[in-house]
Amino acid sequence: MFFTTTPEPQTANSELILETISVTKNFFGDKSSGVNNITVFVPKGKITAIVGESGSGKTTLLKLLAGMIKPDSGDVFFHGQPLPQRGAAFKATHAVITMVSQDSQEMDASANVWKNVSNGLPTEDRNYQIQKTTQALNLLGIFHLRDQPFGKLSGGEKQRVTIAKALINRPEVLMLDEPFNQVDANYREGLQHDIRQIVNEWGVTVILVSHDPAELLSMADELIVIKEGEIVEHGSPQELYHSPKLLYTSKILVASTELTAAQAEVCGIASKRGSVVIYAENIRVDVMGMGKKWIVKQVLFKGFYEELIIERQEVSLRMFNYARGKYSVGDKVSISIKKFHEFGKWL
Ligand SMILES: Nc1ncnc2c1ncn2[C@@H]1O[C@H](COP(=O)(O)OP(=O)(O)OP(=O)(O)O)[C@@H](O)[C@H]1O
Repeated sequence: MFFTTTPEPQTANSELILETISVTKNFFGDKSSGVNNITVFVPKGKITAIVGESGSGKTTLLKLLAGMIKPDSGDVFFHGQPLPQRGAAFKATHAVITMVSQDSQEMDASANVWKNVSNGLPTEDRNYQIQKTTQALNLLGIFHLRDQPFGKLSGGEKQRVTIAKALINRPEVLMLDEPFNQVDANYREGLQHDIRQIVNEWGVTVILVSHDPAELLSMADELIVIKEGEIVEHGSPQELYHSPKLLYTSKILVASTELTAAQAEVCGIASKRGSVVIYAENIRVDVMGMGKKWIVKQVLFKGFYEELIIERQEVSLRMFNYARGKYSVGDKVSISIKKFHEFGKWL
C-alpha cells in the first residue's frame, strides 16, 4: 500500500493517566460499529479532545476509557494498571473518573441545587458535606443558586450544576461528552474558561468530546482525530489547524472551501494531488488586483467580520472580510490566496 491513514501512535512523553492499547469494541459483531484497534495515550493534567464526524466512535472510546464498557479485545490502563470495569455500576460522583454528558446525571428537578450537588457525599459528616459543597458551588460560580430548584434553572446553569456535582469528590479524570451543546456562546466561553482554570489549579485531567471547532481549538492541549472507529491523526490544535495531514481533519476544524484540482485551477492553483482546501481566513480581497473576476454572491454578517461567498466559473469560495460594509451582493472583486492545503484524493 502506498499510503496508510494509520498515524504513528502518540509518544508518551508526559506522565500518562489513561491509555488504551489496541482496543476494539464492536456492537452486535458489526465491525463498522464502535472502535477498532485503538491505541491512545491520555496525558495527566491536560485537556485531551476526541474529535470526529458523527458516528465515528468518540463516545464509544470515551466509555472504554471510563471503564463503562468492556473492550472485545485490547487493554485499558489507568495509572499503568488494568482499568477496573464498572459497567452499569458507574456512578459519576463516587468515581475517580467522572463523566458529564447531556443525559448522564440523574438530577432531581424538584430538589434544590445544594441538595443535588451534595447528595453524592457521605451524610454522616455534616461539616465535610458543607465544606465540599460550598467549594464545588463556588468553583463553578453558582453558590448564589444553591436554593433554586434544579428544574427551574437555565440550560447553562444546569450544566454548571452538573459539572459541580461531578467535581465534588475531586476526581482525577473528568470526561465531558458534548457538555456545552445547550449553552449560548457567552456562557459557553465562561464555562470553558472555568474548566481550564480547574485543570490548571487542580491538575485534573479532562477528556472532551465536542463538535465545536472553536471549543476544540481553544480548550484542548491535544486532539485525537477519529474516523470510522480508527485514530487517523493526532497532535496539538496548532499542528492540526495549520498542517492537517488529512482533508477529514481540516474539514472538522476549519471554516474552509474544498475544491477539486479542476476547480482549484480557476483560483490559479495547479494541484497534482487531487483536493485543495482553502481556509476562509486565507483569502483576501485584493484591491489593487486586476480583472475583478469574482462576483460577491452572499454577504453574511458575523459581528466584527463578514463572511463573503464569492463565485467565478461555478466555483464558490468562502472568505472572511474584516472591512465590513465595503462589499455588496453583485460586486466584482479580485482576490489573493495567501495559503492553501493539498490532499490526496483518497484522504
Ligand atoms: N450501544 C450500541 N449499540 C449498537 N451500536 C452502537 C452502540 N453504541 C454505538 N454504536 C455504533 O457505533 C458507532 C459509533 O458510535 P459512537 O456513539 O461512539 O459515535 P460518536 O462519534 O460519539 O457519534 P456522535 O458524534 O453522533 O455522538 C455508530 O455507528 C453507532 O451506531
